[in-house]
Amino acid sequence: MTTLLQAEGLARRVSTDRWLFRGLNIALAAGEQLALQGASGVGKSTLLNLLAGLDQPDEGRLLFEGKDLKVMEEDKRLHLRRAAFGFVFQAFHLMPHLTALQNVMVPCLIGGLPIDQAKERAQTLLNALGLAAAYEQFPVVLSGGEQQRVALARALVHRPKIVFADEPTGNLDPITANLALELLCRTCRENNAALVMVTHSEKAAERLDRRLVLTN
Ligand SMILES: Nc1ncnc2c1ncn2[C@@H]1O[C@H](COP(=O)(O)OP(=O)(O)OP(=O)(O)O)[C@@H](O)[C@H]1O
Repeated sequence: MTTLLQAEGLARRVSTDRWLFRGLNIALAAGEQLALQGASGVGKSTLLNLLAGLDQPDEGRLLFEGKDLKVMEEDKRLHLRRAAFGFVFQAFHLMPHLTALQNVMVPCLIGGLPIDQAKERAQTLLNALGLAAAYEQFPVVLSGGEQQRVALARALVHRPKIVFADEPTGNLDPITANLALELLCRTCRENNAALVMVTHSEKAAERLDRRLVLTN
């Protein structure tokens, strides 16, 4: 199996004498699904952000398809992140001036997909997530759970090689959470996309291939 994402000796220091983690090695193959678990405040979101290249580690390096993200030119890194990465943040980060449908279409349009294809893909995902009636709604009128599902659709729509998700079902009732998780895992498997998911749910973690439990 080829390694898609490799973290070597990753460390995050939060004060002079406090490290959240240090010397962390992770290798993730294409299509592999990893759950990040551990108590609140242990550093899961911090690690996810480092793995996604959204933040720089205090030590160590991150390779994507064998290339060190840090030494990559900025425009190449940006292009890679847009094309190959999908994100579901805890705070959703939807664009307030765009409708739900437009928000989901954005990654496809940035990637150069024709507008009708982007629309079709976005609609298919929104429908699967029970949001067929919300296409034209702006984020401000959507509930937390609805926004979270729009964010999930946006993370998958451009068929990234890897999806980073921070508690992607945290705001959903058990039935909707199950539906969203099912869609996330299935879509990643269909596209041979890797998945790194922070979760407090044992049931959610059990669906994935591997788990990494952070402790103090
Ligand atoms: N740059 C930083 N400077 C200082 N402290 C930080 C920094 N980044 C993270 N921390 C601290 O590190 C700890 C881990 O935070 P993080 O959000 O990664 O935890 P978590 O495991 O995801 O928690 P939760 O499950 O509650 O979301 C927290 O105490 C946070 O305040």
